[in-house]
Amino acid sequence: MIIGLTGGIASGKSTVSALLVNKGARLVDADVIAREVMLPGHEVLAAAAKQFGKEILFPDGTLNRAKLGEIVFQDPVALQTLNNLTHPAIRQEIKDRMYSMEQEEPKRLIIVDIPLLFESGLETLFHEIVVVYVPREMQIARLMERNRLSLEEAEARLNAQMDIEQKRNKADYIIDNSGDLAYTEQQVAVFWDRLGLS
Ligand SMILES: CC(C)(COP(=O)(O)OP(=O)(O)OC[C@H]1O[C@@H](n2cnc3c(N)ncnc32)[C@H](O)[C@@H]1O)[C@@H](O)C(=O)NCCC(=O)NCCS
Ligand SMILES: Nc1ncnc2c1ncn2[C@@H]1O[C@H](COP(=O)(O)OP(=O)(O)OP(=O)(O)O)[C@@H](O)[C@H]1O
Repeated sequence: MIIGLTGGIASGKSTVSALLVNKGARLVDADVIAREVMLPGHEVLAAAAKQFGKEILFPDGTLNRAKLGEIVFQDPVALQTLNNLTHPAIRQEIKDRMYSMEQEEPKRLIIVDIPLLFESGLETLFHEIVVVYVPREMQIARLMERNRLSLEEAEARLNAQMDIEQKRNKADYIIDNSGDLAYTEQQVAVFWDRLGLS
């Protein structure tokens, strides 16, 4: 069974993934893969530097994430250009990893954490899609605190994604992460039981 896990930025996908991994699931994390393709030596980083200029790199050749984030999250055209460079490689790597995990351990639950699952039209890869939900205001508050962003910067990042209410409507299953961690843990336990994995 392969489950797609998504939600909005800072809605708690990593928090829920970690709880599922604790219960015994295996995880493919699109954010980790997205970081790997932006490491020095990777052709995707080279293409991004060619497109956006050397200013997105530190002198040692590593990506200045804050700089690139500043450029793309306030310019939809630049964001689309970046997506066109990064997404094919990220998508391919996600598929390779989830299918090889499935071959290795066909009975174990595989969770694929993808922030942009709906935006990228990846629904058909999964048996079921779980959305980790919090209301928009809470998303903004948690994002501002975690990434030390201004309200304006946080809103720009949210606006680069599909609205969380729309994602909630598309979900097969919803985990509400707007309460405390214990409340989320309780829901993860119910979800796990429902899959018959206990
Ligand atoms: C622009 C970059 C350098 C900003 O890095 P930064 O460290 O500030 O953010 P980080 O990578 O941790 O992403 C945090 C969250 O931002 C959101 N986000 C990231 N990229 C995008 C995007 N292209 N479109 C919409 N939301 C995005 C996601 O919810 C993600 O979980 C980085 O996000 C990047 O390389 N993005 C392109 C690759 C990509 O699309 N990744 C997204 C998921 S696969
Ligand atoms: N139930 C909760 N109560 C309070 N804070 C929480 C809760 N769940 C998550 N957080 C905090 O909110 C922030 C966002 O959570 P998390 O990193 O899991 O979100 P995410 O969806 O994986 O984010 P991203 O889209 O950026 O990858 C973190 O700082 C986390 O510690």
